[in-house]
Amino acid sequence: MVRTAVAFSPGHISGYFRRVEGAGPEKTGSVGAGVVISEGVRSTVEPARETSVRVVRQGHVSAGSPLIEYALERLGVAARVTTECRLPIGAGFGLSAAALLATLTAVNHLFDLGLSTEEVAARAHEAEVLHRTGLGDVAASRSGGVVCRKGPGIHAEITRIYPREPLYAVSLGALPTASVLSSAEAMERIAAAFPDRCPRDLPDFCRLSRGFAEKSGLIAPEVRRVLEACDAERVPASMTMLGNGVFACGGAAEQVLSPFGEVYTLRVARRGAYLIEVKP
Ligand SMILES: Nc1ncnc2c1ncn2[C@@H]1O[C@H](COP(=O)(O)OP(=O)(O)O)[C@@H](O)[C@H]1O
Ligand SMILES: CC(C)(COP(=O)(O)O)[C@@H](O)C(=O)O
Repeated sequence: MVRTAVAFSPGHISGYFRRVEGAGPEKTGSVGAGVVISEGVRSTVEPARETSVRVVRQGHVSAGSPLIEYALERLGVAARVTTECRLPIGAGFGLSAAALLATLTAVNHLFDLGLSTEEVAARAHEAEVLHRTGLGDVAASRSGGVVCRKGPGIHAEITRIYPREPLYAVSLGALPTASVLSSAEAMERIAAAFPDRCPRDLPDFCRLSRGFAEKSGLIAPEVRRVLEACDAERVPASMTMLGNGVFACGGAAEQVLSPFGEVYTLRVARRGAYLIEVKP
């Protein structure tokens, strides 16, 4: 029987952020706030002569993930990797970071690399920053909660609160993170829109995020239509950063979002990436 390791990492919806440029990827990242969510990525790995990645979502399989291939090469290992997720990729659910954290957690155990969880996160963060697929998602998804990141990278001070009520989200499509992070103009608008405080609770998080989204200039017309429907019913809502999607909180949110697509009911995650099993 082939030795196999399986791990899971929660995703993360960023509500507002500001890029922080440091000397090297370790000190580069973002400050901001988001919600670590119960949905994420499950990764199954087994040793192989060459690395290959299969990405499975709703019965659809695609091949390759430059991000994961890079991270495994840096570790000097080769594995057959299968990632599985329910949420859409590239839609602002932090799945690139979750895929990295889940895969590296599994690989660490599969090959007995002896990396600490901090070292696993450092390598995932480096891959994210270099590929421009995220800035703060790895730091957030190392643990659970509604997070407020006060510095860049995985060693920064982060506060976490754990509300029990769910968050609801719909996706209207992808918004490649790299396209926004590579635009100097977008980065300037984003920096100017940043609300300089942490959220008190989930509704406060939604409101602070909405103020940021409005000022950032990132709201596409189809996202605007969903936000207007939420406003009409007084449902606090904002845009998933960075994706063409909306998250909303409160009892009425599910019904208001449902005409616009599949509504995901998301719990605030209680913990970060973890190993599920190693066999045999
Ligand atoms: N579940 C996954 N499995 C493997 N690679 C993934 C996964 N999710 C994202 N990625 C990688 O990250 C890239 C998308 O990054 P990004 O736009 O930041 O997505 P997200 O908003 O979901 O984090 C994909 O092209 C892919 O290379
Ligand atoms: C907003 C983003 C830069 C990207 O998030 P995603 O598109 O989910 O990968 C995030 O990493 C952050 O720093 O807050």
